[in-house]
Amino acid sequence: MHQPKDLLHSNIILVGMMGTGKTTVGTLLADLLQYPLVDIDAVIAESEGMSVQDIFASKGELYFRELESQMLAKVLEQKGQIVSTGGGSVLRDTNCQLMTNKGLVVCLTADIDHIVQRVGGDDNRPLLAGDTYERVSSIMEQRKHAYEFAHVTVDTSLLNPDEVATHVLTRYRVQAF
Ligand SMILES: Nc1ncnc2c1ncn2[C@@H]1O[C@H](COP(=O)(O)OP(=O)(O)O)[C@@H](O)[C@H]1O
Ligand SMILES: O=C(O)C1=C[C@@H](OP(=O)(O)O)[C@@H](O)[C@H](O)C1
Ligand SMILES: [Mg+2]
Repeated sequence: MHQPKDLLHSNIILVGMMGTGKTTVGTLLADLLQYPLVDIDAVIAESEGMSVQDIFASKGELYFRELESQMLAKVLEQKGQIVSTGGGSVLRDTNCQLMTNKGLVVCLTADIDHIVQRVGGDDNRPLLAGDTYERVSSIMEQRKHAYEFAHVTVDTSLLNPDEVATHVLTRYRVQAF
């Protein structure tokens, strides 16, 4: 599997299903490593002047996916960052190839009950509108192989965010040195 040569000065890129903690853990990792944090959803929302939810509602998913690919490519021109992606960034092979070339790709996972518990009641995820359990289950099934390209996988089900960040950091150091 391809990995950047100078991993130590490269990016840590978090991928994974919605609710696995990419945004939360990204913030903690950025603090621990004193690296800048880039959350692709936040960058998109800022550039469009509206929430991800509103972009989906007013412009559609395809428009969002185009922006997501563009922002990812732009952000990954830089090194030394923690990059939290949105869970659907892996739906395009070109995005996955780019990520594997530009950093250590860490996939966060969690079992369905923990994901539903974490995202239930949060209406900021347009793809989860309706019966949350059914929606998460269906999307997990659709994407069951989509995250396999990651260099490292961390199951967050039984860990708190600090413990997840520590695990990721340990794996990063093992790979980088
Ligand atoms: N390891 C964890 N244990 C418990 N709750 C978590 C954990 N990681 C994240 N959360 C909570 O789950 C919700 C979704 O987390 P978030 O970081 O937005 O996930 P993502 O960016 O992967 O969709 C937030 O309310 C967050 O506080
Ligand atoms: O999995 C997805 O398709 C999506 C995940 C979301 O980000 P999080 O994974 O950070 O929730 C956000 O990009 C959008 O709602 C679509
Ligand atoms: Mg997020």
